Amino acid sequence: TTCIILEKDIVLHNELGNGSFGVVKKGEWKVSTQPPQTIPVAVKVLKADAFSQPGIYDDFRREVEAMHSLHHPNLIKLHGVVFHPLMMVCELAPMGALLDYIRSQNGKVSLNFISKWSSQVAAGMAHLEKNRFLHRDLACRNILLSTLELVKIGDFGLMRALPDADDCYVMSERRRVPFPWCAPESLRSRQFSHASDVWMFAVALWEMYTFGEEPWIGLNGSEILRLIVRDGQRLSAPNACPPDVYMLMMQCWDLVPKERPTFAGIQRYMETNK
Ligand SMILES: Nc1nccn2c1c(-c1ccc(Oc3ccccc3)cc1)nc2[C@H]1C[C@H](O)C1
Repeated sequence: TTCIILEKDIVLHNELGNGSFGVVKKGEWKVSTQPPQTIPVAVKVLKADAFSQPGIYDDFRREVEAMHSLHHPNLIKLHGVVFHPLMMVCELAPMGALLDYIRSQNGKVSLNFISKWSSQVAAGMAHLEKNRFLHRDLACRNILLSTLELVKIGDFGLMRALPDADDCYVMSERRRVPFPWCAPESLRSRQFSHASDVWMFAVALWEMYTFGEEPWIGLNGSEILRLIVRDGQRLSAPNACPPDVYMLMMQCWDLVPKERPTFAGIQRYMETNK
């Protein structure tokens, strides 16, 4: 079961950034082992308004149990939760969000790194897929850098754990909704699946190969949906993107969810095309 951590065992330090659903701070966790040891952690302090509706705690606890049971080198480890205030105590990724790193390099990111990061994200997502766990919000902002050689996916399942008040977070304006990353079926009828995670994965790849551009910049959800569904448009091939990677992206952006590759298939493809 999930480790319930006492507030007294967490020391909070500087802010690391604004993640989804709350602010993230660097912290230290005094683990009550013998002898007691202190480990560096990242603490996501969840916004109270996410817990407005009744029964949210039970849903949250169930989701956190599931998150806690997922272990993979390319997934941020959830150590436990503190209740009141609600905080998720997680593995620290010292180099922060991949998107911030890529943007800070002004287009000078080696394609070898991008290819390595892509296959690590595919491996982490294949682990979620194998465990029948949906991410629902995969994007470069939710991929974290432990080292330049190792990326980890964060926030998996959080969208489900903390649905918006009207539980269709995709349509709610209150939170920055990930329209440009969403599969059409998620935008249209809030359907989420491994196939919609695969769609989002390809958008995250597009972000990496454009060195951090915003997908469908300036367009709102309905304009994006029309371009994709009515006009058959897709994000254009980034200049730095190898042709076979763009072909993979286009397969992940198939309008028909079951025509898209699985993460198991994507991982195999990336292993062989290293
Ligand atoms: N773990 C981290 N290390 C360093 C910087 N970080 C981390 C997280 C972060 C992401 C997710 C999270 O909560 C989870 C993790 C796994 C599954 C569900 C929720 C906690 C911290 N967020 C950040 C920074 C990058 C973003 O701007 C705020």
